[in-house]
Amino acid sequence: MQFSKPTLTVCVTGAAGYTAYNLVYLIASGEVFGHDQPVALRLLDIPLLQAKMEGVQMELQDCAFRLLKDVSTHTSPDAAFKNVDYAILLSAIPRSEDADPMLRCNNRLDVLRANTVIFKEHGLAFDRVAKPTTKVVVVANPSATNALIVSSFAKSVPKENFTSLAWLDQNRAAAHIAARLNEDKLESTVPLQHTGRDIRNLIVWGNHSDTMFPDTRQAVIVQPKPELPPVKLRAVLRDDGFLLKDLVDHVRQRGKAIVRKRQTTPAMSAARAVADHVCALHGGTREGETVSMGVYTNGNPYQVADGLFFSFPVKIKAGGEWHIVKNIQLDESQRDRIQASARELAAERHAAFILCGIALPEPASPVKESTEAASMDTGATAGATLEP
Ligand SMILES: NC(=O)c1ccc[n+]([C@@H]2O[C@H](COP(=O)([O-])OP(=O)(O)OC[C@H]3O[C@@H](n4cnc5c(N)ncnc54)[C@H](O)[C@@H]3O)[C@@H](O)[C@H]2O)c1
Repeated sequence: MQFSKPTLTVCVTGAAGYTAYNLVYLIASGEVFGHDQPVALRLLDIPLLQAKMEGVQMELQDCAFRLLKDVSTHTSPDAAFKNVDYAILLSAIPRSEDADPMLRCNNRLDVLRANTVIFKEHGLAFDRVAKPTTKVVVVANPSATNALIVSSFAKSVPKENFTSLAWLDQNRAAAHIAARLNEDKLESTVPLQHTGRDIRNLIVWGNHSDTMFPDTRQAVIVQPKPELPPVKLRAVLRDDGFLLKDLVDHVRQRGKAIVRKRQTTPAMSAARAVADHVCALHGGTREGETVSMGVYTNGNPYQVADGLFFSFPVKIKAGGEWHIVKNIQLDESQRDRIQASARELAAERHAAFILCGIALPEPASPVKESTEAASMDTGATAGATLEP
C-alpha cells in the first residue's frame, strides 16, 4: 500500500524487555503516529538478548501491519540511532523478578549507578550519529535523571528534544478519579460510565518518585458530546480527602501495588503511557489540553532550579515544540511539594554527575543541595524505593 507521508524511523531501546514488547505493537499498528503514517522500527538491546529481539522482530513481521515498512535489530547504539526521528529509551538494568538475581537492583541509587553507564553510552552515540531534530523520550528509571544524563552527552541534539515520562502517573490519577466518579454517581448530567480518558488537564508535578504529586485544580471532565463544554472536576467532586490525600497516595503506590501482584514492573500500562506521550509530541495537544511531561528546566514560572528534568504542565504543538503552562495558581503546600521534588532531583543529579564524570553545576543553595547529595552518596537515601 502507498502512503503519501515519508516513513518515520523509530528506535526502541531495551527492545527485548517487557515494556518494549507492548509498545512496538502500538507503534506498528498506527496508534502512536497515526493510521496514515508509515514507520520503520529499529530495536536495540544487548548482544546477550539478540535472539530474543529477533523473536520480537519475527512477531512484528507476522502481524503483517500495513504501516510497518521495516523492522531491524541492533546491538550497536550508533547503528540504531543514526538519523532516527524518534528514540524511545527503555534500556535498563533488569528489575523484573525473573531476571538473574545478581543483576537485579531495586533501590534508587543502585539503579541510578547501573543505568548511568547505559545513558552515558547512549548520549555519546546520539552525539555522533543523531539528527538535530531527533526526539528522545526517556522512560527507563530514574527517568528524569536518565534524561539529564543522556541529553548532557548528546550535545548535538538540543535539550528541548528530550522529554521524560510522567504520563503513566497522569493516567493512573485519571483512572482513579474516573472510578471515584462512577462509584458515587456524582453527576446527574452525565449518565455515562467514565474512564480515565474523560479526565483531562490533570497535572503531575515533579519527579517520577514518591515526591511527585497529582494536582486536580485545573482538571476537567469531558462531556460525551463534543459540543458540550468540559465540566470542572472540582465543581463535581468536592472531596478534599480524596483529591488531596487518597489520590496522591494512590498514584505514588500504584506501581508498587502492581509489582506485588504481577511480580514484575508494569509494562502494558507503561507502554500505553509512552504511546500517549509520543502521540502528543508528534501530533500536538488538543485545543485547551494540558498534559504532564518531564522537560528541561531552563527558566520556568514555578521557581524550579535550572538544569533538571522535571514534570510540568505543558502544551505541545504538532512536531514537538512544547511550552510550560504559566499562571497556574499554587498554594503554599503545593509550592513546598514542588520544591521537595526539585531538591530530590538535584540530589539525584549530583550523584549521577559524579558517577559519570560531569562537572557539577554551581548550586543555587549550596548548603541544601550538598547536604542532600551527600546523603544520597552515602546511601542514606539508598533504601528509597524507585517508583515502578
Ligand atoms: N517512567 C515510568 O513511568 C516507567 C514505567 C514503567 C517502566 N519504567 C522503566 O522502564 C524500564 C524498562 O522497563 P521494562 O519493564 O521493559 O524492563 P525490562 O527489564 O523488561 O527491559 C529492560 C531491557 O533493557 C535492556 N538493556 C540493558 N542494557 C541495555 C543497553 N546498554 N542497551 C540496550 N538495551 C539494554 C535489557 O537487556 C532489557 O531487555 C525500566 O527502567 C522500568 O523501571 C518506567
